[in-house]
Amino acid sequence: MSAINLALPDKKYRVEIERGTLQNLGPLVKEVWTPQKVLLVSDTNVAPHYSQTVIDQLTAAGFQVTLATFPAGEASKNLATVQKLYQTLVTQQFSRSDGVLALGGGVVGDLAGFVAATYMRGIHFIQVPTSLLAQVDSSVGGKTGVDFGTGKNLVGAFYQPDLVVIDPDTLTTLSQRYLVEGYAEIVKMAAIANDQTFWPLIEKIHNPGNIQTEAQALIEHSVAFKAAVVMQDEKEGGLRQILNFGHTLGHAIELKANGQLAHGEAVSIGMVQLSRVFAVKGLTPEPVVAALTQQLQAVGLPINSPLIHDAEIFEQLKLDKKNRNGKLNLVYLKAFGQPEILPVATDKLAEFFAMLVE
Ligand SMILES: NC(=O)c1ccc[n+]([C@@H]2O[C@H](COP(=O)([O-])OP(=O)(O)OC[C@H]3O[C@@H](n4cnc5c(N)ncnc54)[C@H](O)[C@@H]3O)[C@@H](O)[C@H]2O)c1
Ligand SMILES: O=C(O)C(=O)C[C@@H](O)[C@H](O)[C@H](O)COP(=O)(O)O
Ligand SMILES: [Zn+2]
Repeated sequence: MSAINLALPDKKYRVEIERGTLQNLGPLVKEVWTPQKVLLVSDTNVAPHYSQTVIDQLTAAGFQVTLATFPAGEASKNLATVQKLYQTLVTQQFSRSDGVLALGGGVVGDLAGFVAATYMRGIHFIQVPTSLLAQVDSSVGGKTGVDFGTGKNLVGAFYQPDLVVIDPDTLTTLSQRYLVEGYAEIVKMAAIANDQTFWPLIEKIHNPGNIQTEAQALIEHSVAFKAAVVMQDEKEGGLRQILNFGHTLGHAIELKANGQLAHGEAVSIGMVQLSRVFAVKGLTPEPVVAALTQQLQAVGLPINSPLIHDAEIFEQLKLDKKNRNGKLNLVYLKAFGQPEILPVATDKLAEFFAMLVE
């Protein structure tokens, strides 16, 4: 078992990582919440596996639980779903002493977190992530939100949870595609982390089966690293932008793929294609690009897509949240463990990435 603590200017919370800990959820939640109403938010894939355990645990601990599920997938991550959840909260007369508990992947966590952040200007919130991506990345750090129009996570709020409970045993029901997708975010963190022990862990992964067997260590390393970054820069004023490595192109490709690419798959393509451009410019060493590519391909992650050649992608980049004063901050690797930021004028982006569309 391990616990990682986040101490932020306005909030402290714990991330519990332990196999089987879902069976002990009631007492864990009771440590941070007094018995109250809980809106348990999940999706149509996750709820059939785990919602009954969560309901039983919370009910035994004295909570009054209402389950709300929505269709699984990124297509649900929008204001229409948010509105349905607000309606449930209103109908059930939830107050500021009540809470929302997210049980699912990154879509459930981002969406339920946004509902908790905005209903009555903020009610209690707990994350119980069940996908690898959510366990290593999205459940920690307080980024919540939904997609809007043509933008990824365009509407959202920084809203930290009261507790994060990670049970790696839930990964046994996750499909291989989503296990591998979540691993892309782990590779991202290992590539940017100034931690001599992280990349060697990645080098032990040669196939998707290895991800499952090394899950506990991969989750612990990722959460510890992400927590450290978030504690230094909660609202992404500077340092936290490094967690967006690969996302500038990744988000644009993910949107263009219209549901055909999972977030982590798009980030994998984004990391490699951006690094190729930076290698040509002499800013990222070729061996770094080669090693990154090899580790991602080893588990079957995509590293390229015909969508990258679509010139419209540069329009999408203008909606990136790392855009400041007409310049887009691009995160690249000077070396493993040495992420750097290069601001590029948004009207020069097509020129900057010209080799991709050729
Ligand atoms: N807030 C953040 O910091 C942050 C970080 C990274 C990604 N994200 C967001 O997270 C989302 C991607 O997350 P994701 O990959 O978890 O997507 P997801 O929530 O859609 O989950 C992937 C699939 O796995 C299913 N699933 C999840 N857990 C399962 C389990 N234990 N057993 C069986 N099926 C299970 C889901 O129903 C879904 O079909 C994107 O919207 C992305 O933008 C947010
Ligand atoms: O926590 C962060 O900060 C991240 O950037 C983590 C990313 O993996 C994640 O996909 C995040 O939601 C992207 O943020 P956005 O601000 O570009 O929407
Ligand atoms: Zn991401």
